Amino acid sequence: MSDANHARRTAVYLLDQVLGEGRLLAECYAAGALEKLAPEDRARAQRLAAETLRSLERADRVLKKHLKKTPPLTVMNALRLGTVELCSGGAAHGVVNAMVAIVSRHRRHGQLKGLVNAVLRKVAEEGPAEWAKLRTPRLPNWLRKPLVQAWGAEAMLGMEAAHYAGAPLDVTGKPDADLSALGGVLLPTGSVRIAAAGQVSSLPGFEAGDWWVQDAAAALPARILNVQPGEQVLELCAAPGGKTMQMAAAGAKVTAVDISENRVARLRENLERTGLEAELITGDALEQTGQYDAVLLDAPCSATGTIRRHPDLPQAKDGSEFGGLIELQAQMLAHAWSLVKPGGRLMFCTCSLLPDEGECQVEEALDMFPDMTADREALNLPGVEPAWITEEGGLRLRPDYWATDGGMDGFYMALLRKSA
Ligand SMILES: C[S@@+](CC[C@H](N)C(=O)[O-])C[C@H]1O[C@@H](n2cnc3c(N)ncnc32)[C@H](O)[C@@H]1O
Repeated sequence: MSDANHARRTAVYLLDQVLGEGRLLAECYAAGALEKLAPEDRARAQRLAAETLRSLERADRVLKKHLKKTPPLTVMNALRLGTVELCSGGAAHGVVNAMVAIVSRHRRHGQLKGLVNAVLRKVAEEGPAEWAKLRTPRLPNWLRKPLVQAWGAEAMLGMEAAHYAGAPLDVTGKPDADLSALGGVLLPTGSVRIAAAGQVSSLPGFEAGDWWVQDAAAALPARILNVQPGEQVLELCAAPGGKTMQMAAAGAKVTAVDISENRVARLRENLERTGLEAELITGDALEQTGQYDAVLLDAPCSATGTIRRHPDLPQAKDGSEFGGLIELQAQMLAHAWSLVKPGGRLMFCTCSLLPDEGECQVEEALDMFPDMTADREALNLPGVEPAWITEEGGLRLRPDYWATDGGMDGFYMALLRKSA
């Protein structure tokens, strides 16, 4: 049976994990955080946690004047969640009572229920009018600084607006599938965009495997690589398989590698649902051998291009992983290049907004490998602005692009050709 307070309690737990332990929401879900909830409460807990993280700066501003000192984290998170609900149209009585009930059950901080009651009552009175006047939430400085340096202050504000707006649902269809029953909009790059999708698995064509969820930006690397029927293709870092399915659907013989057993299991499920075929390898990209017509490397990265859909990321992380990731990407790019046949091609991509994980990697690879050239022509696709093509010959996508049509994830990609 659905229980809104169970969903709220879980949302507070999720906020404690992200803001207190530095864990990503996906890690909490994989560890079973939603297991005891009814399906509709799962979706509700996820939505409440995501909305609160997206609006954290606003919630803290509204709460600041009602708090003499910051309460313990879990109480603060209950206040934040209550504030977000109250300021986005939640009924005062229901929200305040729910948050008081949640805090009163807490073993150590139950006595703070009076504070929660008093503060949220004030927020219910004054918060909603204040909310709309507050600025769009900004990224934390550890991430904002390098991004302002890379793209400028104005672009940063556009990206923050896109992060706050969240993402629509984009799907990629099999080449012969009729997706009209989805009621979405066909984007110029070929993806179908659905504004208010609801539960993905109940959408028409999901069970039949006619399509899969994939952001419009994430669908471009495989479109640009443009594999042909019968080509031998290697995908490194492939799970959960959006790009594998695109290439298998195009008729290529795809070998897909990923180091994570759980994620390979998801890739297998995705292939089964869509009836597509690929050879799957659970293993390290750096240990693969062979020679392929085409290689696609979707390297592990900061994932800073996906903040629209993962508002936990800037709050859980602090940038300390950047150095290791940048080094790993360089190693992977060099290794992937050794697996490309003479005359073949490599698609290098990352879902990052940091040039160190995109433009700089390709610039360095072009310097290092005399037989490598970046194919600019291949980037001329409908829906892709010529201004998005970079100096070294890659494609830079940002969440503030297509601003009035629902945006796109941040991504970088380059098609690298090997001389014959
Ligand atoms: C950006 S995700 C890949 C998304 C995927 N290409 C898609 O389109 O659905 C990066 C992946 O790299 C994998 N990974 C990380 N280190 C790896 C390694 N050393 N070898 C192979 N895969 C690795 C992760 O498990 C993760 O699934």
